[in-house]
Amino acid sequence: MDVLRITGSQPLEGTITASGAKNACLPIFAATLLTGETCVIENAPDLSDVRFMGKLLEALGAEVERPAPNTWRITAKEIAHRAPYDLVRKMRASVCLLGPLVARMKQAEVSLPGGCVIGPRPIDLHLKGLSKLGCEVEVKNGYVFVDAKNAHGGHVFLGGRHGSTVTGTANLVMAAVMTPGITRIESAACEPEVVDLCKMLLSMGAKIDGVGSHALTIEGVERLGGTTFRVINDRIEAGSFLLAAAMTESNVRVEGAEAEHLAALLDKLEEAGLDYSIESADAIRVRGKPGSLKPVDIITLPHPGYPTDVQAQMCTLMSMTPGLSIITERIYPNRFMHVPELQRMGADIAIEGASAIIKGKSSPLSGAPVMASDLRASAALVLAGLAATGDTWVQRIYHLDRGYEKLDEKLRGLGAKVERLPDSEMPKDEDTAA
Ligand SMILES: CC(=O)N[C@H]1[C@@H](OP(=O)(O)OP(=O)(O)OC[C@H]2O[C@@H](n3ccc(=O)[nH]c3=O)[C@H](O)[C@@H]2O)O[C@H](CO)[C@@H](O)[C@@H]1O
Ligand SMILES: C=C(OP(=O)(O)O)C(=O)O
Repeated sequence: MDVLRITGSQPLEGTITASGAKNACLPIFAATLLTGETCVIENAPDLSDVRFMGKLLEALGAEVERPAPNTWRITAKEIAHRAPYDLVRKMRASVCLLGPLVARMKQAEVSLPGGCVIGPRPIDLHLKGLSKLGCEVEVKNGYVFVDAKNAHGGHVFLGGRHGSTVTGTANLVMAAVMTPGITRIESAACEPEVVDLCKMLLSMGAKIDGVGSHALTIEGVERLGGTTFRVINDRIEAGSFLLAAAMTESNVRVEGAEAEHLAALLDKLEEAGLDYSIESADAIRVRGKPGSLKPVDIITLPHPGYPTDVQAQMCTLMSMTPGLSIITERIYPNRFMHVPELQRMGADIAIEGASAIIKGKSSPLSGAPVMASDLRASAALVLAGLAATGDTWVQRIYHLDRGYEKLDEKLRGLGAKVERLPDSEMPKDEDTAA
């Protein structure tokens, strides 16, 4: 297994580019099952999750080619309707297969995805939505069985305790685009990744009104055709880069950063006093200055609110910004696995309920061996390492590789000292003992 060694406190400078969005690409890959014609997906990030989704489609019978590292050609002429546990358990987003299988095959057997360290991730809203479309839905032996032969349009309210559901909306839209009749989805998620999926479906011939809003109206069509579609850039990756520049007090241009998709984060960065400018529709420059930031309070919310997927990285920034900051998680109340690791680097953070109470320090964090627990926690630790004094060793970076394309290489392009090494290179306790 590899680890990252980050030698911190190096000034960063230059341009860094966000890749295609994982959370747009995964449901878009699933949507290729809606047609027997070829779909070409461009700007797909080179990530383990995306390669894995490619394998899943292949296991279902699709012909999957990758003519270039970020381009995939998928033709799902004849497919099966069963996605087994062995494959599905490895990636939560494989639940997105449910909608296309219902629409195309009129039946689906998809294993329930496994648990997740960021908290419970039920799919009751996905299943409620399918029932409202006249599907017979049964959960048995760890699988969801859907019989959709009598499916029809319907009226679905997708609001849950924490707002709407992103992959639930994706599933329902994909199920409805080829289900006879009109489907109306209220309280639909409107994350940019959901919008991107809808645009892809429109390009295949789907009829969807209200794209980008919380109310979608879908008229089922008999068939969809192939398409060539470019995935949007990753707003979470871009946001992580903006935060990296802020915490290392560096002058960095982030490309693939669409201000329109980053409004809540940019608003908070402005409130914190960060000097940044929007240089074009997809490029933002940060001009970090020593000691210029003040603490801000954050509450994570569904889009267009502050995204939970950049909460951990903001915790890192606030832990090195003098003053008191409170970060509250409204999407995943237990998503604070990064906190004990940041504490090992010297951060002063207490968890109370769904909030992190952060006493930001004026002295830098200090490098330490730390353990990544999930994707965004890993990113938060890498960023902490960039700003800390000394060496930070981040273990279990397979989490990072799920969602950040070549992060170490990209950061080296800005002058960061980041090396990917076999874990046997990590210093043993006796080497580091004082
Ligand atoms: C692959 C992908 O796109 N992943 C993203 C997606 O996950 P995902 O689509 O799984 O997240 P959801 O939007 O479904 O979940 C939001 C909240 O609703 C709850 N809920 C969800 C579904 C349901 O049927 N019942 C229910 O109660 C969840 O437990 C959570 O508290 O959106 C999350 C919220 O922006 C992001 O953190 C993930 O990165
Ligand atoms: C939680 C995330 O992903 P997933 O839903 O694939 O676990 C994420 O992208 O931060």
